[in-house]
Amino acid sequence: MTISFWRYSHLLLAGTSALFLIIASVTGVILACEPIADRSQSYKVVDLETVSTAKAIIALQKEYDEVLSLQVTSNDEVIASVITVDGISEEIYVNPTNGQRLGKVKERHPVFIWTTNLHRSLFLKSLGRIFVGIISLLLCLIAVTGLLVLIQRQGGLLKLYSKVKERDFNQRYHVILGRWLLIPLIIIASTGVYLSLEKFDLIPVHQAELDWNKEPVLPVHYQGLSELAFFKELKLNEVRQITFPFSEDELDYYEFNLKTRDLLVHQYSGEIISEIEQPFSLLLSRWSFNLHTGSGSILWSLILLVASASILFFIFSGLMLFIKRRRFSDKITIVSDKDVSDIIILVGSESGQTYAFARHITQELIQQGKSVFVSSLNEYTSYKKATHLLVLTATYGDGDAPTNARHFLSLLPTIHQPHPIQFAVLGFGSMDYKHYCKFAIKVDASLQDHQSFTPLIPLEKINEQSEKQLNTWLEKWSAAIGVHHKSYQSKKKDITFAEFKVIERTALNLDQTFLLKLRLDHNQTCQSGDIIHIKAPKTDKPRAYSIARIEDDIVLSIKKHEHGICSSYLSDLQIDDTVHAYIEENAHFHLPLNPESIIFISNGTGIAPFLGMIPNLIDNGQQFQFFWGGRFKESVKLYQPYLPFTAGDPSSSVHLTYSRAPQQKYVQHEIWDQRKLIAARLHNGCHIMICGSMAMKDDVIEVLEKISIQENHTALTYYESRGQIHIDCY
Ligand SMILES: Cc1cc2nc3c(=O)[nH]c(=O)nc-3n(C[C@H](O)[C@H](O)[C@H](O)COP(=O)(O)O)c2cc1C
Repeated sequence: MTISFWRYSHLLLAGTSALFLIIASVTGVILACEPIADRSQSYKVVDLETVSTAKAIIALQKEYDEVLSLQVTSNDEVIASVITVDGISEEIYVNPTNGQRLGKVKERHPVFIWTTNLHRSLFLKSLGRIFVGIISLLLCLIAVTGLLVLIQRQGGLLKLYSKVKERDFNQRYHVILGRWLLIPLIIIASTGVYLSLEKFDLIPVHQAELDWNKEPVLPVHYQGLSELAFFKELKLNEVRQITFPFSEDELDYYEFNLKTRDLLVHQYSGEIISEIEQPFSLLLSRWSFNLHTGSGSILWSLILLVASASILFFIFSGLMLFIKRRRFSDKITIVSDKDVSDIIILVGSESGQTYAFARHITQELIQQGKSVFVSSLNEYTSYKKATHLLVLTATYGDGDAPTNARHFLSLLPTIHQPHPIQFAVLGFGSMDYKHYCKFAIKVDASLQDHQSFTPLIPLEKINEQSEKQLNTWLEKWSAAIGVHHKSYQSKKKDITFAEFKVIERTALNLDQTFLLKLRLDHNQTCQSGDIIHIKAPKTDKPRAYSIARIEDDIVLSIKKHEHGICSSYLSDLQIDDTVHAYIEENAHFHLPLNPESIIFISNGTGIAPFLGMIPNLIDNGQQFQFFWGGRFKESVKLYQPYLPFTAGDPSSSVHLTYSRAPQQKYVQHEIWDQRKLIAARLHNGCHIMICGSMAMKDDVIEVLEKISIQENHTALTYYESRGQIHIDCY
C-alpha cells in the first residue's frame, strides 16, 4: 500500500470523528485526574504481602460487631464493610493488621460522575454507548493508519525512532508525539472498544458458578482461624474480595475472589469446598478496565492523561497540515461532479497563473449558486448536464499546448456530448512570442468545428496576465451567461526592485555557461524554484532566471548568448558589484511538502533550482533520483561544488547524460532505461520535477507517457491530475 493511501485513510477517519474525539479527549483528561487525585490521599498502610488473611479477618472481627466483606483495591488499600459496636453500618478503609478504622469511603465527586456519563454515553444512554464504541474503533484505526504512515515515512519499522526530518512545527510534533503516544492511544482505543462490546454482551462469557450445595469432606475440630493452613498461607495481596459467612452455621462458607480464581472455604476447617478458575474474558475485561481508566497505577494514569490531551494537539496540527497542503497545491481541487454541473471550466496551464484566474471565476460562480466543475484540458470528457464550457489556456513553445492540455485537440473529436454546449475560450500568452496565444486559437477553431459546441462570445487573448484585459473579458462573459461579476485582482505583490550584491561569479565553461551567486538581503524570503527577474542597465524588460537558495545566498545558472544583453552583462560582473532585480514566488515549483520521493529531471541551466533542493533532501535522508543532460562530460563540473556527488562516480540515484562525445545520450533515453524504477516510484506517489528547455520537456513527457502506459497501465494525466508532475521550462 502507498503512503498516500494510508495518509488519506488517516485523514478521512480523523476528519469524520474529530468533534467526538475532542469530547472524548477533554473528558478523558478530566477522568485521568481521578486516580491521581485519589492517590493524593492514600490509605495504604502496610505491605499486603506480609499480612495473612487469618490475621486480617481476626483483627476485623475483634474490632467490629460484624464484618460483611473485605475488599482489596487496585491501590493496595483495604476496605471493609462492617457494623460497628454502636450498630452503625459503614464502608471504611482499615488497617488490616489491627482492624483500625482509617477513613470513610467517600462517594465519587459529582464532576467525575458527570464526566464519566459524557465520556461513556454522551448522555444518550444505550445509543450513546454504541456511538462511543464506534468512535473508539475509529480512534483505533486512526492510530493504526497513523503508525503505518509513520513507518513508511521514516523508511521502515526499524527506523521509526530515527531522526525526525520535518521542520514545520505542526508536522514535526505530529510525528514526534505520534511515535511516543501511538501505542498508549491504541491501548486506550482498543480497551474502549472491548468495554463497549462487553456492555452490549457481544463478548461471550462462560462463567462457571461456585457450588454452595457441596458438603465438606474433612472433619471439623473448631480451631481458630490462626491455626488453619489456608487462612495462614493466603496473603492479602492475592485477594480481591472476601465475603464473610452469613452466620456461624457450618454450611455457611467464606467466599474468596482472588486474582484469577474464586473459592468457597469452610470457616472452621479451612477446607476448600468449591473452586473455579475465572474465565479469560473476565480477566481481559478487568485488564481493559484498568488500562482504560488508569486505576491502580499513578504512572499509567499520567500517561493516559498526556495521551488524551495529545488527541487535541493531533487534531489541531492535523488540521493545520491539511490547510497548508491545500494552500500549497497548485491545482484547484475538483469542484462538484462533472455530470451534475452546469458550467465546465477546463484549464491549460504550465506554471499555474491561469489557475489563479480559474479559481477566481469558480468561487464567484459557486457563491452565486452555480454548479461548476473544474479540471485540466487533458481530462476532457463527456458532461451530462453541462450548458456552458469555458476554456482558459496558456500557450507554450511554438504555439503549443501546456503539458496538461496536450491531449485535448485529439480527444475532442472522439467524445460525444449528450447535449449542445455553449463555449468561450480565453487565451493567455505573451506578445513577446511569435505565436501569440496560438494554442488558444487552435482550441477555439476546433470547438467551432465540433457540432456539439456553439460560441457564446468570441475568443479573447490576454497579454501577460493583464488585469485590465481580464476584467473587460470577465464583464462580457458574465453578462453573456447571466451572472454578476466581481473584478479580478491578481495576488501578485507590487514589484519592488532591490540591489543584490555579487558574492561569486565563475568563469564561462565550455558551454558558455557560468554560475552567479548573489547575497540575499535580510528582508528577502525565497526558496529554490522561485524566479529572479534581473534588469540589465539601459534595458526595460527584466530577464527571468530560476534560483537555488543556498543558506543566505541564491545561485543562478546562466548561459551567455552571443547577442544576449542581460546574459552578457551578468557574465561581466565582478565581486561586490550589485544587480537590480526582484524575486517572484513560484509556488508550483517549490519542493513538494513531504514527498514520498522525488525525481529531478533537467538539462543545461535547468539544473539551477535543483542545486538548492538536492542538498536539502540529502540532509533529510529523503529518497531522490537525479537526471541531468549536458553536452560534455566536463559540463557538470561547473555544478560540482553544489552537488554532493562526483561526476566520475555517480551513485545509483544520479543519472548524467551527455549529448556529445563520448556516449551521445539524451536525458529522455536514460529515463527510458530507468523505466521500471520510474514507473514504480510514480505508482507510489513520487513527484517528478522537470526544469530546462521546452524541447527537452516535450521529449521527457513523451517518454514518461510511454512508461506510464507500458509499465503501470495508467495514463500520465492520472499522475498529473494528482499534482505529481511539476514543470518549469523555458
Ligand atoms: C517558455 C515559454 C514559452 C512561451 N511561449 C508562448 C507562446 O508561444 N505564445 C504565447 O502567446 N505565450 C507564450 N508564453 C507565455 C505564457 O503563455 C504566459 O506567460 C501565460 O500567462 C502562462 O500561463 P500559466 O502560468 O498558466 O502557464 C510562453 C512562456 C514561456 C515561459
